[in-house]
Amino acid sequence: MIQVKNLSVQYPDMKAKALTDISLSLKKGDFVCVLGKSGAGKSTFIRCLNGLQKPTSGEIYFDDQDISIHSEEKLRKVRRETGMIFQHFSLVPRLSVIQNVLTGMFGYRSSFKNLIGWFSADELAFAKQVIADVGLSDMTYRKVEQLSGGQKQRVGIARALAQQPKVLLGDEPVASLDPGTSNHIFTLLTEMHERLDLLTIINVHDIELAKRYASRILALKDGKLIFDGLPADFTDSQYRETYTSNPQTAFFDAGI
Ligand SMILES: Nc1ncnc2c1ncn2[C@@H]1O[C@H](COP(=O)(O)OP(=O)(O)OP(=O)(O)O)[C@@H](O)[C@H]1O
Repeated sequence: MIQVKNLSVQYPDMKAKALTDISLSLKKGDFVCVLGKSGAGKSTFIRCLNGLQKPTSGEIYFDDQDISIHSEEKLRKVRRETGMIFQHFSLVPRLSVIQNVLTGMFGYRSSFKNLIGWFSADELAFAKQVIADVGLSDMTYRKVEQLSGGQKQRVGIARALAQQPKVLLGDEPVASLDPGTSNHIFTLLTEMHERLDLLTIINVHDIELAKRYASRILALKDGKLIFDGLPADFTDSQYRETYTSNPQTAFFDAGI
């Protein structure tokens, strides 16, 4: 479904590459957790997959379409078919749950309908259905600013599902949540992943969550892919390698 070939990203004014020569295939049904310490390149990788970040070199194929060649038409299709959830939710706080969820459908509608905020009965029914799927039916008309962090992330997931995505991407979606709520969110993500037969790719810091929920783990270190395999094969020594600093950068990692 997604093929990444020799992907490298170098930001301007940065000596080292954020990603170096990453090659892999991601297929429908994979529930992938991407591990790596801060600055390892996890967000850059996720952003490349939905076309938010342009590769410096290499190619990314989404359903056999090369999206590293940034044509607006291709990117629109990829973004429509890729739901995204974020650490800080990226919702509109003063709008209601259903208003936020309806924005997930914007990619399928005309700009005029989006501008005037008109939705058909079928669209409203579908939005209510995905809100029910994430367990928030009784909060459908409540303002998002009145919700807890876990509830906000459920709205984030409902908005992503309203897109009817093929791929679900998460950039540290539980980093702001307590351990119990993080587990609930991952349980929900697993249910949606299975029910909708998605490709799910989630950046996460918590190795326990990755081992419990992922079918496949990727580990990045200094922009390089150092592990790609089953959670059971991600050993303590691989964990140490992923999270231990190189002697050259340890100084900075320690905040000195
Ligand atoms: N817009 C940018 N401009 C310049 N450098 C950037 C930019 N975004 C990220 N970087 C650099 O690229 C490297 C990888 O960053 P990235 O955000 O992908 O890492 P990460 O693993 O997601 O980190 P974290 O877990 O802290 O979010 C880091 O060295 C970072 O400083």
